[in-house]
Amino acid sequence: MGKPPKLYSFASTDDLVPALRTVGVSGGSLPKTLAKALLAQGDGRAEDGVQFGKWHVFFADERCVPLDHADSNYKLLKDELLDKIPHDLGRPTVFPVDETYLDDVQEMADQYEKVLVSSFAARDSVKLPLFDLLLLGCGPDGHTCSLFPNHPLLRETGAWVLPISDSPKPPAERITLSLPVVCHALKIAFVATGAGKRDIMRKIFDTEEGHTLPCGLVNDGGADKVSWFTDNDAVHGVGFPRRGSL
Ligand SMILES: O=C1O[C@H](COP(=O)(O)O)[C@@H](O)[C@H](O)[C@H]1O
Repeated sequence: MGKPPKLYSFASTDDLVPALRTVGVSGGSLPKTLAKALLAQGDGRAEDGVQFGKWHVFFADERCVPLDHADSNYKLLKDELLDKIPHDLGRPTVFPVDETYLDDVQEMADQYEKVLVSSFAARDSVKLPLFDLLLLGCGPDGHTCSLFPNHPLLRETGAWVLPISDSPKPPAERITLSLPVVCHALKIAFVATGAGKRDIMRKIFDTEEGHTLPCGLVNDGGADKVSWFTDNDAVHGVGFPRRGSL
């Protein structure tokens, strides 16, 4: 096993948000926390130094629903962050999935992989796309992206983007980055907040079983590139050594 992951812990979500500055994103609870990190409270101004116009934003996973559907990770990011970015700060270039393929999850995965190939191949003519940063969530069962515990997709090494038709968390049909693509990123940051994440945090960090969960596999596969940003509610009772600040 390589170097262990770094586990940062802050007093609350509000205390941890200044630590998050750049992207490559999941859905779930993450976009809201990210928006708090990047948009100053109250006056709608962005924090100094955030150059949104330079960002290329891809989705670590997406559900097979229209982009304006309440379950869409794109819609979540749009509502929580993209639509709130002040105009003078530039617009990120965002790469949502192609809605044409909603009826065919394999085709949707293949098309999104083509998007990655055209965006990354020139910059990184190797076998895997190289994300500067992946900002990932952690489900209460230890899933991340749409990679679920004990699912055969965890063993897929060929494709960059994978279809899943039997997600245990609805909706059943989704696409997701593969585990090798996730672990290849330059930096991987998990964001997990709230008491609802406490049990899974203990399992991931303090048990052998945790190493077999998708989040644990990223911890081990991404080694010292992986950091966790949590609040005290999420890590209450976790024995793994924490850092109070960056
Ligand atoms: O279904 C999903 O869940 C995970 C975790 O979400 P959270 O609300 O428990 O933080 C999320 O990271 C993923 O993108 C999403 O599709």
